[in-house]
Amino acid sequence: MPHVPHGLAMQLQAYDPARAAEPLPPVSPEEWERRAREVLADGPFGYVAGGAGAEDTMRANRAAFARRSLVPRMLRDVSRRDLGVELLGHRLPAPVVLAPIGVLGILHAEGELAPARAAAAEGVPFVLSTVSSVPMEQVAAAMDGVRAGAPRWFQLYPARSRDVMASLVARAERAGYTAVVVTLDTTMLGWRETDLRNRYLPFLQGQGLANYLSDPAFRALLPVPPEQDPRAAVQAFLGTYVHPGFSWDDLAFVRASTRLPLLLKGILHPDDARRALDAGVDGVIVSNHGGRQVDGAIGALDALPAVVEAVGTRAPVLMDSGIRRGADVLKALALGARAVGFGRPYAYALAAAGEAGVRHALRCLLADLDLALGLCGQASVADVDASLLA
Ligand SMILES: Cc1cc2nc3c(=O)[nH]c(=O)nc-3n(C[C@H](O)[C@H](O)[C@H](O)COP(=O)(O)O)c2cc1C
Ligand SMILES: CCCCCCC(=O)C(=O)O
Repeated sequence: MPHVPHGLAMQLQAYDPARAAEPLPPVSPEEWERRAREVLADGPFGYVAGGAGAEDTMRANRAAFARRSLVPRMLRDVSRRDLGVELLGHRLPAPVVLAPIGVLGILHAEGELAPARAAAAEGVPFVLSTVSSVPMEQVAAAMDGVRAGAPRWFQLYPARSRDVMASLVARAERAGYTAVVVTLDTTMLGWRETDLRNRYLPFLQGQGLANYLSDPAFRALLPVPPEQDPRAAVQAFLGTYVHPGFSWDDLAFVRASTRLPLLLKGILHPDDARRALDAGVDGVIVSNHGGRQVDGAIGALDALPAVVEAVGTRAPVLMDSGIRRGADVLKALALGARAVGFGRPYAYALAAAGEAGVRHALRCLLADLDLALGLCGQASVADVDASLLA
């Protein structure tokens, strides 16, 4: 298992006088966002940065972290620290995954290949979106090039065509993805005012369709190959992607279509979490999609405790939406999350500095987490619980 960067080592690197002439890459998510703003056109930048409606839920995500405080404990030996966690039968170097972010080709020429390689180098799972710019097999091969069997999960968007869903999942299994994450909160696109104002939706230009266009079951739905009629392919994609009818019955179909662990992303209500477990899923991800879907929805961290209570010891609960720094990860763990999804900050780092940027942003998060853990008097993330919170 790769060694997680020690917080102190990252600090010494930054403070090293011998490297004073080298430009220091951003060390905060806000700096990455500013850099991304400088290099991206309004459309792609707004697509990443924007949320639904008045963006109240985006703010609620951060407010939920700000409302909670850590209470550090002293005089405990924290000279050896362990960020590792057990998740779905695997030991991970840290309680962090790169959250699925679609259509990364709008941010960087390498698209998903760059963050996938960065994640592989750190041993952190990369969750590949259904709507990626690069087919899943190429992403898997790029990860294996860095580290054979580097951890990767496939995120599945519900589709009206069960054949397409089954085919995507079967391809993911063959390409070595070790879990399937079904995202439930985006069966239609939320009301995203920034994108509407910018008249920007990359899928309409055919971006983000690599998995679909390379899929035999999807291609079978088309009257002519997408190479001959790309616009018809986009229409067919929208026709199958938008699926407000997706139900527990459809989920049972997905469950039956794979032996891989299945996680449901977008759970906010404890009753949905209970039902998910009854339906045979292996984990839930508390998320409001970074405030991009239902404006006015509960902040993800606020939703976490009730879901954790409902799930109990039956399965791991993960969360995303608002994770920016090490202390955020600790707060989520203290409220019962097993791991968290890191989202927008890595997308900004990708736009500004490609693979190296994503890797650095990830290492900064882990270094910050390592220091926050130790300074709170905890030697292991596995021991973090609610007693760490005020
Ligand atoms: C530009 C963008 C695209 C996203 N695409 C997907 C996607 O394809 N599938 C998915 O499940 N979630 C997607 N998400 C949601 C993320 O997985 C995650 O829930 C969200 O980014 C968390 O919020 P945060 O980044 O503000 O922390 C996307 C988020 C952003 C910002
Ligand atoms: C019409 C396809 C929409 C995919 C949505 C990608 C995503 O999750 C997001 O933008 O958020």
